[in-house]
Amino acid sequence: MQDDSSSRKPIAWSIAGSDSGGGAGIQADLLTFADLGCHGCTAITANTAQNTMEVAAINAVPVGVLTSQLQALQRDLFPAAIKIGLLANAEQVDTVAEFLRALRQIEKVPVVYDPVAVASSGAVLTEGSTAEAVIEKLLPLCDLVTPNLHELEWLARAPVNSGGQIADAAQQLCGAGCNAVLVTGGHAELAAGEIADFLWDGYRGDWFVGRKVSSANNHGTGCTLSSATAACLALGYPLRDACVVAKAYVQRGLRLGSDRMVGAGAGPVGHRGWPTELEDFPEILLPGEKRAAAYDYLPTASGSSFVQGFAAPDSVSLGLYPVVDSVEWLQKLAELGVRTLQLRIKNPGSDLRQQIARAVTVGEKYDLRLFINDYWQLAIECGAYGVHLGQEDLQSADLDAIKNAGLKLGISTHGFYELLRAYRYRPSYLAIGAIFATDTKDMRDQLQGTAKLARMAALLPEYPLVAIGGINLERAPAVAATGVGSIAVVSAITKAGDCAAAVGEFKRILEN
Ligand SMILES: Cc1ncc(COP(=O)(O)OP(=O)(O)O)c(N)n1
Ligand SMILES: Cc1nc(C(=O)O)sc1CCOP(=O)(O)O
Ligand SMILES: [Mg+2]
Repeated sequence: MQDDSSSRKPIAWSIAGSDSGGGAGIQADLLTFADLGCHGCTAITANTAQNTMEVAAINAVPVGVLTSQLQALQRDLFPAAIKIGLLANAEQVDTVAEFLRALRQIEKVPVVYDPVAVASSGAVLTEGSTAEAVIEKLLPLCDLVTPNLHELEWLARAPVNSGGQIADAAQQLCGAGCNAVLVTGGHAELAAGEIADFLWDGYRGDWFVGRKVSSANNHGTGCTLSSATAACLALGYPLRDACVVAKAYVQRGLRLGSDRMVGAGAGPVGHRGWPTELEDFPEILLPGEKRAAAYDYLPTASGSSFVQGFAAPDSVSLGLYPVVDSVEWLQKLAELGVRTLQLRIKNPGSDLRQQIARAVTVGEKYDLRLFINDYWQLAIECGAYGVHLGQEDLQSADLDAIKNAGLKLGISTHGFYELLRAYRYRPSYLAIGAIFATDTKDMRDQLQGTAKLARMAALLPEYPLVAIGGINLERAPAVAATGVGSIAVVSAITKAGDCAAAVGEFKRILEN
């Protein structure tokens, strides 16, 4: 992925207004792009006259001036993602929409639109007919739209007062043609002390819940959130990962920038570098937990109840973790001194229960940390050490039963969003994959790379983390350097010419 393999910075464009006060618009976007590792380019739509107290003038640029900026950028600095902010009138909306339509025929560049229409101060920033032009011409070209509550009402043409109404209005906007909507919750506090954003991606809704930070320096949070999302998309992150990292970036800016006074009014949100601390990342609300009621976020009929806190393994570092498909492999690897192992049978025969029971016996004999993949009921019945579940399994497995039986639980994750979501359950370990391409399983759309793995691992330095996917002896040192305490492998062990030598070398790398 871009984030790992290229030394060139991805290019992100901001098509937005200049804020002479330096807190929002183009100025906030450029600081954000730079902080998150992108080269920022700009096409200015308006030269606003602002300070921390007021919006004195908008000063829209003529569409010819806007077009010449866009064309110059297209000729030499083709974008990996585009953020759009203030469009001052319907003519500008038409111009940008027409330009994007042509650009996206060359390459489908992700577009994030922050529908800046009303400043936090209440100042109206666009001319009257802009909303119609946006809905008809621009939304169908957007991958993500990031309204705050006022802007959601402006576009949905309806008052929005509750979690349910936010979800309905977001779906309505998606119906107008954009791929996804992230409603920012800075203007509402649906649960005391919490500021939550709602993401609708056309299929599924998610609440990202952050702690409320009381800060006078909150000017530019909407611009910063949308440009941070665009930056993460430019880095190659999938939408949900981009949204949670962007929210964490804003949260960090609010937290660390809260005491730096600039001007006499609302000062700019801080731009304080890549979010490295878990406290800035949102909690992913899970259906079935009590607090979800405040957001009208109801459990699905098939969903299991929310359970947290699974038994901790005896070490944060689980070491070399081969994933194998037979009891014979377990026995062989146990004899070579491997302590963490998984039985992963993908084509079970009629003797599945017997195999799991035999595996458990081997596990007890060698004092293994032995995880059974998928078959959590049989794992409980056979008294296994632990089970490993994928994201989809979390909807159907009886987590209560697994916890009450005292089994350890490992959960697969693929990116920031899934990591944060799985962490809510406080499982025994969290697996992160696929780090590299692999022939063992089709993970093409979920490759993380070591740079992103390191950023995820930094959030949970004291937690048992396992890296998996395409890891071999050559790549293992770079994976171990990210701070994960365990490396899970299939083919690097099962297809090794000399299995004992491979085990020894992996152990040496991990112990170093
Ligand atoms: C350690 C570890 N990490 C991830 C996986 C993948 O599990 P899952 O997502 O359940 O997919 P399948 O293995 O069932 O194909 C794993 N098995 N082990
Ligand atoms: C089973 C599996 N799960 C993955 C995930 O990312 O969840 S990657 C993977 C395959 C790991 O095999 P190998 O070591 O041969 O690449
Ligand atoms: Mg599985």
